Amino acid sequence: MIKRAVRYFTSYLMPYWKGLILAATLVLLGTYAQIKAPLYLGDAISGLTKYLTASFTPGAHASLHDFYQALIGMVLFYLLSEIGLVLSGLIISRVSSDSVGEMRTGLFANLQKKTIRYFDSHQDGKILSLFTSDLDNVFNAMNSAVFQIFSQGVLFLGIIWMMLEKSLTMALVTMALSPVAIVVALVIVNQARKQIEKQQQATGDLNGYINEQLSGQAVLLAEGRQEQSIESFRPFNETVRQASQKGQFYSGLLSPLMQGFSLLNLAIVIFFGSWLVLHNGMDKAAGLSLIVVFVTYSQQYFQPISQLTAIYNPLQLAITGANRIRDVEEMPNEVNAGHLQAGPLKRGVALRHVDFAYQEGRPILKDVSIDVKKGQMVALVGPTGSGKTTVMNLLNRFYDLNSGEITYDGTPIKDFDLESLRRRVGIVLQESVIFSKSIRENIAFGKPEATLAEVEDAAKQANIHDFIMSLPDGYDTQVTGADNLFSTGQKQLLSIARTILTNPDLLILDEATANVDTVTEAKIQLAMENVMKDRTSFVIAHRLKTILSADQIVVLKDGRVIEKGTHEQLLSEKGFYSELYYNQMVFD
Ligand SMILES: Nc1ncnc2c1ncn2[C@@H]1O[C@H](COP(=O)(O)OP(=O)(O)OP(=O)(O)O)[C@@H](O)[C@H]1O
Repeated sequence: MIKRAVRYFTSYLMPYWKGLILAATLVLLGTYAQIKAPLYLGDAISGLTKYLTASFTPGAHASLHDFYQALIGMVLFYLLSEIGLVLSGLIISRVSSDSVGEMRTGLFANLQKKTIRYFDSHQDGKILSLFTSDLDNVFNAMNSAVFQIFSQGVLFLGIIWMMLEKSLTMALVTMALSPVAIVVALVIVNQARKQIEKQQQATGDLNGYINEQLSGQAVLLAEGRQEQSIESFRPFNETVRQASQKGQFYSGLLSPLMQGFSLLNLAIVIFFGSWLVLHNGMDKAAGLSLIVVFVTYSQQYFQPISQLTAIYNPLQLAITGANRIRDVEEMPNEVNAGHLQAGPLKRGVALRHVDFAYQEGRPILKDVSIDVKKGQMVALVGPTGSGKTTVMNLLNRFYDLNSGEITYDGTPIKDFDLESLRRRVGIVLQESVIFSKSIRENIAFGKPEATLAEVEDAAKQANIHDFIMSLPDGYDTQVTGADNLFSTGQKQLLSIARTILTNPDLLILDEATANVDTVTEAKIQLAMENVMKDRTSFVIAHRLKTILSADQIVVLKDGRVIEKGTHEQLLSEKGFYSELYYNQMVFD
């Protein structure tokens, strides 16, 4: 899991290797300066002690030269360390925001290649959270955690090296407490991680609940269930609150505890340092300098321990995030193995003995055969769940068949290049999709190069031109997701205009069942007649008028074609269709 995440990170970081090497060099320089500076502090103290001793010794020459020199050295080294660390931080934040930007584009581009099956089986919220929480976690880790591991790791090793160089005994004294501190830090971090996991789980459940309630707001209002909705919200929220409180408690504990260890260590270092100086008969200046140097190191020494343990959790989140993104990227893309270019339809489209299941073991379409000749209209009718939409999904190759074949002018559709096939097929869905663009761009969505005259002509055929012209900005009116500029019926008209403009050879139309006023209904009827004129079409028909005008009616039930023929033929067969017709039942 870690390897996989590391491979993901490195693939995006590799292009920035120059910047990363520069940042690493600056970190090394800065850290070197940071661990070298205390030695100058020690020299300054030694210089000052010598000066003070000489001042009180008659006849001795007292000079502050060494003191000033060491002080300047110390300031310069601290300054150098700051410059190195600030500059490397700048480079790292640039590299991480650039590479996470590329990860975002990579993920989005990858999603565009996924199959409809993927989108059907993953909630929108989950997909969106890849871009928000997962990529955010990756960014945080790249921006701080990875940088911290390197810089704090170097600092930690550097301090140990410097201490060992200076005095082995004092180095061991300074490090004596660290095993305890590390164990305590790991226990706390582990507890915090458990709480963070609980918090994430609880937040996911809470978001799911909010999502469901908001999307069902109309039903909630209609049934007067707002109070119950708020009541059910509370336990979800309470779980999030408790988990985040505990998580914060444990995360917040780390820093003060490490501070405590650092102070305790300070006392130990001063105590043993003084003991060493007093019992070893060390020179006063050298002894004081040694104590001051180790006091500084003992304080610096706990910083990497607390920082390195604190980044464990963000790092863990980033690894999980990177793996989730990789899971998506490694899922099968839409297969486009066909190389034939689909030309204008000449003869017709046919489904032959088609079997299909969305999930293994649960067949949806069974031995479905339908023939439609060029220019004909087939009306698919049948009870809800009988598989009408599924036939539509297969015609456009949203899914591949389990067995049988669908042919376009006699050639199996899987042999065509997908894009060329889909250019020949137009779809009008029941639920029309309107994008946050101008009306003109919305209509020209499938043919962006269309002229305004072409767009207007399509809108006229779809009976929506007059409405568009009644808007202050006409075709330039911007549609945003938030406003309800169009009614359901008008949205479908706009979607019909969009399809008319692309002039598809094969039309798949899911007739809207939404209740619209009679005027809009008549407009939709007329628009549908216009879009179907001289075109080969499959219509999931709900209105009797549409069914009556079909060249062929195909009745689906439980995924099988049970009847096929014209209205008159089916009535004379006195089967399922005629039963429905005479009982005046609706075909949906
Ligand atoms: N993406 C999917 N994944 C799994 N099963 C699905 C999927 N889409 C549809 N189904 C199942 O396939 C069956 C047929 O559904 P389909 O939407 O084709 O019926 P339909 O005749 O169009 O119904 P309706 O008139 O209600 O739209 C249903 O049992 C449905 O649950």
